[in-house]
Amino acid sequence: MEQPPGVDADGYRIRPLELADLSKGFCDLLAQLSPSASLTEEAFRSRFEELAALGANHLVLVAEDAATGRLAAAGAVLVERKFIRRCGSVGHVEDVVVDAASRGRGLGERVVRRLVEHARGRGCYKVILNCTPELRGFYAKCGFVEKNVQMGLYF
Ligand SMILES: CC(=O)SCCNC(=O)CCNC(=O)[C@H](O)C(C)(C)COP(=O)(O)OP(=O)(O)OC[C@H]1O[C@@H](n2cnc3c(N)ncnc32)[C@H](O)[C@@H]1OP(=O)(O)O
Repeated sequence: MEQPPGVDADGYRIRPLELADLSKGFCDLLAQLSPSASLTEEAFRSRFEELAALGANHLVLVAEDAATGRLAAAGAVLVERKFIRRCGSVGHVEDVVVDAASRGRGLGERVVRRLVEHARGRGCYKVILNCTPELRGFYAKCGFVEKNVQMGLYF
């Protein structure tokens, strides 16, 4: 079926997060990443504006089901400005999630590839991320290779 401009063959529109997305299931998606309470409109707006102030150095992408208006996936990339590598930049991919009902159709890979493209377009010399061992295969499909060790210190 022919889709409107910006909508892929599966009927998803991948685009930057908008304020209206709070009512399109953004919190339901985030809850599939990590147990988290729903955000109030005020908390969402405040964080949205804080991130918007970072301009193209922080991008949250969502995939909207063009037929229902609900969000089916999300992911973010942060561009870190460094002194090393001649003041180079590194992209950090974070919080990639596809709604359980939309998995296995290539949507996660499409979102990750768009985030990587964004980082590359901002001049990053690499893109990195942390994930569980079970996700090695998924990120390998997205073009990533295993490198180094992840360490964490939680408060
Ligand atoms: C940096 C981070 O954010 S890590 C956190 C990642 N997010 C989560 O764990 C949240 C829960 N999981 C999810 O949301 C989804 O399962 C995701 C995002 C991991 C994958 O999304 P999907 O849309 O289902 O993946 P998609 O269909 O694009 O898969 C692309 C390819 O990777 C493969 N793949 C997907 N998941 C896995 C997996 N867990 N292990 C191995 N291969 C996988 C698929 O089979 C597919 O391969 P193919 O092209 O040969 O068919």
